[in-house]
Amino acid sequence: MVSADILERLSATLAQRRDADPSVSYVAKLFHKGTDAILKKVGEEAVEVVMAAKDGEQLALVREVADLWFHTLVLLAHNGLSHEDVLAELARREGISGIEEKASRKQD
Ligand SMILES: N=c1c2ncn([C@@H]3O[C@H](COP(=O)(O)OP(=O)(O)OP(=O)(O)O)[C@@H](O)[C@H]3O)c2ncn1[C@@H]1O[C@H](COP(=O)(O)O)[C@@H](O)[C@H]1O
Repeated sequence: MVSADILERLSATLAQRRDADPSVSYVAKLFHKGTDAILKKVGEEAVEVVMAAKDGEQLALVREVADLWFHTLVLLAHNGLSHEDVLAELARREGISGIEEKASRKQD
């Protein structure tokens, strides 16, 4: 089984890319282009996930979800956040029932 440590390593790499030369790194180039370019990639990858799911190709679906996860991690890093913030939110939700979750969301 692949370890979730990949998220830790990827997160560290993304942080390093903030100061990297945009000409030699895909991520550094995306950071350099800014928020709109990152959001465009997230939107494109989300659409590709939907198309892969509709096609019923499991390998394609996994690859497109990996692209989507990757680009959302770039988006989080660009906003000073990481996978840890999302995991903390999921853990918070695990501790409350569906009814409480709905009430909590309404208050946000
Ligand atoms: N996990 C990924 C990863 N997943 C997808 N991609 C890139 O995301 C892009 C996906 O976009 P598309 O499928 O639309 O392909 P494309 O047409 O080439 O994309 P565009 O150039 O049009 O944006 C491709 O260029 C992929 O190479 C990734 N690029 C990098 N990583 C990780 O990020 C690390 C740092 O990458 P660099 O910054 O390139 O060193 C790497 O070591 C990897 O671990």
